[in-house]
Amino acid sequence: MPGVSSRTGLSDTIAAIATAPGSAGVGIVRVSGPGALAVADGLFQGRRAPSRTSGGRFLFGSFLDEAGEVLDEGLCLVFRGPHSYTGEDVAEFQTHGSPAVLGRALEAALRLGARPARPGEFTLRAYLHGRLDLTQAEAVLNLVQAQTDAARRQATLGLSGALRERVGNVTRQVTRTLAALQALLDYPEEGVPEEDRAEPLAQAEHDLTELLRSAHAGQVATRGARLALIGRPNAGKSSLLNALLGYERSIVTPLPGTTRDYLEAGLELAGVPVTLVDTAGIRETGDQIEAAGVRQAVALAGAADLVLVLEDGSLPREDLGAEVPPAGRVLKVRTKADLPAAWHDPEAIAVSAVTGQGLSELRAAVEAALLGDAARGEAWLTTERQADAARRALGHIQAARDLPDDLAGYELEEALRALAELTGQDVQEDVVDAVFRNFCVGK
Ligand SMILES: Nc1nc2c(c(=O)[nH]1)N(C=O)[C@@H](CNc1ccc(C(=O)N[C@@H](CCC(=O)O)C(=O)O)cc1)CN2
Ligand SMILES: Nc1nc2c(ncn2[C@@H]2O[C@H](COP(=O)(O)OP(=O)(O)OP(=O)(O)O)[C@@H](O)[C@H]2O)c(=O)[nH]1
Ligand SMILES: [Mg+2]
Repeated sequence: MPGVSSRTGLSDTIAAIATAPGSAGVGIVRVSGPGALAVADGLFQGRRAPSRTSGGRFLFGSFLDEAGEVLDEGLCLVFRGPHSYTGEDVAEFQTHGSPAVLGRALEAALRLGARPARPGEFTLRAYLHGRLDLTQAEAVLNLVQAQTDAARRQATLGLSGALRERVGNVTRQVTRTLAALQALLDYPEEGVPEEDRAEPLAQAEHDLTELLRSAHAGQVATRGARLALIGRPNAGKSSLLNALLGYERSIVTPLPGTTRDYLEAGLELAGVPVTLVDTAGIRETGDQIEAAGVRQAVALAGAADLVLVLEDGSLPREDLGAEVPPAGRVLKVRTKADLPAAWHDPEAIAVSAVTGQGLSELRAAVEAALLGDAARGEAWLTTERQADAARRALGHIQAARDLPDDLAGYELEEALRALAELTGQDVQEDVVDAVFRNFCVGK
């Protein structure tokens, strides 16, 4: 079991509203910890006292405040540790979903001895009780925040333990190599066969490389991507943005320099939440406002996950006159493909905002650039924390490969440490705190 942090002692009973703020059909107050069933007995009155009910049951009855006034009627769910989400005794109160009812029910739970839960504290407890590893806890966070199907799919996979398993396979191979090296040190005359030393290590390196290939896609699928459209004035940036969106979001005129301030619009592409950013046309200008817009355009391109560099296909090509981001983050686009082409470039995708020509090709190219060749259907690395630990593990494995047997062991132990950090088996308290800080209260 991971070390229990002093600030997050497990002897408290915690309570929070688990459902979103605002009115809804049903709302939930959740209580977890050693006193959860006592809180339930004080707050809920039904045919039977919650503390006298076996786990996995629900009761119908009334919620009462300390004066005995009925706050609402609803359900009380009883879970007995370790058979609950957190692994502790849990009571859930399912009320009518009004902020007034939920507020009073929470207040009553606090009066009965619970304290307000911190962000992510229910899931933190599930982790501390070994019911989830850190990759699964991060998947819960991603699942709660998922806005698109790609995000949901990755989070569900992670929650199922699929990522933990991929990491576990690597750990097993490294452990096997380490055991072989140990045997060699203990019985040097026997020697270690290749299949015990080099092969598992090569397999670990291969699996980890494959896993790291998914890191970009995993983060893009989870938190979305920013896509900046840049180019010279009149290149057709605003028109293309509108065409991709399917509505007139950005002003289009025949005058160069129409877009000055940047604007953003969201859409979903291959299940990925994408923010399109329209920018001012890049050119030398004496107009202070426009010049500020141009500087902004260059900065926005620098900060985007992917940049579409648009060039008017009906006019002779001219240099953009600005720093373009590195090739891996750029797609070249030849616009106005409905007009006679003034130039050709096999690398540029030809599109027309007027006829819609080339738009599906462009979408496919964007999808490929964002998700790359990460294996579909597999669990991906979805956070920078995970990617960082995986990178360090790979570095140590690669270092071990090229070292003599007696020195390789140290690197492999470091690799195991990084892998244990990835899954949260061996991790600093501040790293755990950072993961759970991002949760909402009630999760
Ligand atoms: N009302 C409600 N809905 C919810 C949750 C919840 O806590 N409450 N969840 C949470 O946020 C998610 C479900 N996660 C859960 C995971 C495990 C257990 C649980 O009690 N597991 C026990 C018993 C299993 C069984 O009866 O078969 C166990 O694993 O031992 C409950 C919820 C989504 N929906
Ligand atoms: N024929 C044709 N004209 C287009 C196409 N796309 C844009 N245009 C025209 O090109 C002109 C400029 O289009 P915009 O979309 O405003 O260009 P922009 O790059 O946003 O320009 P600035 O905001 O000034 O930087 C307008 O007159 C559009 O109608 C296209 O695909 N085909
Ligand atoms: Mg524009």
